[in-house]
Formats: sequence, structure tokens, C-alpha cells
Amino acid sequence: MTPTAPGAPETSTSELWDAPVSSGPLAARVEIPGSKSLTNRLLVLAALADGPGTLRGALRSRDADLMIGALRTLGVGIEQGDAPSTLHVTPGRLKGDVDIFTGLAGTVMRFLPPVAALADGPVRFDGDPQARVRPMRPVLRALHALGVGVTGPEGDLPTTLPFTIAGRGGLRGGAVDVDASASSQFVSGLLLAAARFEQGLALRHVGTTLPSLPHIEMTVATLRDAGVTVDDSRDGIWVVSPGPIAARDVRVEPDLSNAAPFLAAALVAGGRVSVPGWPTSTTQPGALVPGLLERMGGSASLSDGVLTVTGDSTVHGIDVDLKAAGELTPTIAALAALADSPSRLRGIAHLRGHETDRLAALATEITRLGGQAEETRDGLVITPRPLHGGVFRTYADHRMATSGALIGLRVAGVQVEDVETTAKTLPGFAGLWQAML
Ligand SMILES: O=C(O)C1=C[C@@H](OP(=O)(O)O)[C@@H](O)[C@H](O)C1
Ligand SMILES: C=C(OP(=O)(O)O)C(=O)O
Repeated sequence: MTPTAPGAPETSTSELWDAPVSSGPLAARVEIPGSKSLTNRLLVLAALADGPGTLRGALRSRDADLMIGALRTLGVGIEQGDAPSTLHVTPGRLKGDVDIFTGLAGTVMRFLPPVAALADGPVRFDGDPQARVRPMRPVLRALHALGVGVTGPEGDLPTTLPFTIAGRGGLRGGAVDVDASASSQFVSGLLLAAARFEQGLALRHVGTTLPSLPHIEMTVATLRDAGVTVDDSRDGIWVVSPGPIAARDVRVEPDLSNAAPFLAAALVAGGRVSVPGWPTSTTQPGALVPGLLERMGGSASLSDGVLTVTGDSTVHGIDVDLKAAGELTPTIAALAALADSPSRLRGIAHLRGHETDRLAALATEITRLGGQAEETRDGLVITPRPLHGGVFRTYADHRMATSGALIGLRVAGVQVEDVETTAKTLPGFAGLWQAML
């Protein structure tokens, strides 16, 4: 029997995708769609704004469409413009007595409960089976502490989906403590809605570690861009002043984390891969990708907004703390499995609460292909071994699928299970990947 990560669905072998092996050095330019994290933040802020606004270059993927669907359910008008990536958003009275489906999207399940507290009736949340094990307690506890009714199927304060938020048309706000050591999204979700609380919000993180700080900085930056006053001058404390959120016309940056496996392919296959639209400054944690790939043997350059990574098939191991950019782990782990020296990935215990337990999933799947990968308390140790083909299971995790594709670029016979799971943030991944070769 093949090992299965916790919460993983069984998938039939008919859903296997033969990962293509590169036939020579790459010379590719890959257009990456909009950032999931920016799209879903900007949608929430547009929904709470003081007038109609527009997103351009927005991501259209399962996670983004779940956010669009949920906001529409709450009474927000969202119309597609001249392209699917142009979205016109018209805020409205937030309606209660509705059901919101979160799929497996962390941004939907963590960003919308504070918005639901502003609705005029109960808002019921549920999601995919795998979503029902993702941590939710800190954000639900915080809302409860702020006076919001939160109930689960047992009636008491729930720790996961499903749950119901008793919207009462508004929220007083004030001071609250949140343990965000399992996910930065607990902080981001509360901050995004906080300007609409009567007293705003003073949020203090009380946990031992804080992952994904760039994503919290992204939240603060998008709030400030919309005219909201945020004081983040003290470590682990964010104070959002009450006030209007400005309606805007905004352009979404490409998703730099989704660019990572494509750029990493230049190291695995040799040659070069370019991604246009690379921002000169950004809060996306994908900004770390060029530096990480350089440490692992590639070289990176940014010219006229085009990021190019070149490689010669050499991949070096790395010892790195990925706490700030956990979502890059599946890409770095795949490279590490193909490297010429061992790697240690640290600071990422919270990945156990991602789409699947990513540490278990990566260790299991790399090992299944003949590699050596062990979980540590807060990460992975990967020792390169000769790899062979086989099924690479993905556990409903889009980044497991791209990780398998990267290994398959060099190792013949890798079959990625359910490659369509990439539609969570990058629909058409398989076609884009093939076109890169
Ligand atoms: O706020 C966001 O958009 C995200 C925050 C991070 O979550 P965690 O802090 O739970 O890792 C990241 O991994 C996720 O992909 C997106
Ligand atoms: C952790 C991730 O997603 P989510 O937004 O669902 O938490 C991810 O995309 O790597």
C-alpha cells in the first residue's frame, strides 16, 4: 500500500499526468497570471470600499473565483470587464443568512469571517474535506473575544470549518490577542476588515513564532494604499484606525510564487527562463526566488521588468529558513532532491496546516521516487539520491503538483497525480509547463 498524507483524498490512476522530461536547455518566456494573495486582498478591500472600484490583471483561478463567489453571495456586485482578469466591484449592504463555500482556499476561509461579522445575519462557512482540518481557531477566537457569535456543529467555539458567524450588521472592534504561529492569515484577515469596525482594531500577536511576515506586510501595504491608517511600528502589534476604505482602480502583479517552479526549471534543465512583469519592489514573498535560485546554482537578472534565470543543470543544496516564504518550499524541496549536496529547510512547521501536511507529503513523495527526505521538527532534511520514475501524489495540493513536474523534468517516468489541482492558483499549468520546453 502506498503511504497517504493526513486528509489526502484517494485518487484513481486515470488522473496521472506524465511529467515531460526536458530534451535540452530551455529558452522560454512565461507569462504568469496575477497574484492570488494580492487578488484576494484587493477583492476584499474593494468589497468594503466607499464606492465602486476595479481590479486589472486579477487572477482567475479556483481560489480567486471562490472569493468572487463568496463576496457576491454576501451582496457585493462583481462584474467581469473587457477581460476575465478585469473585475468591476460594487460594494453593497452585506447580506446575512447565506452560505459561503471556501474550497481549500486559506485566503477565503481566513479573510471572510471578519467580513461576515459585518453582515446583517448568520453566515455559514464550509469547504473541501481537506479544508476541514486547516487551523481556524485563532481567528474565530479573536472574533468571539470581540463579541461576535461563532458556533460550530457542536454549538461551542469551533476550531475548524464548518462554522457559523452571527453577523449583526457591525462590530465595535477594539483590542484583541491572536496566536498567529500557525498562519499569518489570521492576522491578515482581521486587519483587512478592521477599518470598518467602529473602533478599528489593535491586534497583538501572542505566539512563539510568526510565519509569512511578508504576507502581513502585503496586507498593511494594500490597506495603506486604500487610505487606511495602520500603525505597525511595534513588532507583533498592528493598530488599524477606523475609517473609509478608498475605492480604487488597481493593477495586480503577477504571482511570483507561481513563477518559482518555472524559473527553477532553468536550473534543472539548463538554459534560461524569463518572466515578464516582475515588479521592482513588492511585498510578495516570491521576491526571494531570484536570490534562492542563485544560492542553488543559477544566476538571475532583472532588466526592463523581465526576470531571467539561467542555469547549466547544476543544482546545489541549500540550508535555508523559509519561514517568511513557506509557499516556496515545494519548489525548493524539488530542487533539493535533484541537487549535488544535502539541503536543510527550516522554519516551516506551519506547513503542516497548509493544503495538506506539506512536510509529510514532500518527504513521502520524494522518498517514493528513491530520494531521501526526512521531516524535522520545523522542516525537512533532503539528501540527494539517484531518483527513478513513479507516481508523485499531490494530496489536493497545487504546489505538490508543480514540485512533481520539476522533478519530472530530469527524472524519466514521473507521473503527477491530479495535475489539475494546480487550478487552485494557476489554471492551465500543464500547458504552460509543456510550452516552456
Ligand atoms: O496571506 C496570504 O495570501 C498567504 C499567506 C501564507 O499563509 P501562511 O501564513 O498560512 O503560510 C501563504 O503561505 C499563503 O499561500 C498565502
Ligand atoms: C498555503 C497556500 O495557500 P492558502 O492561501 O490556501 O493558504 C499556498 O498557496 O501555498
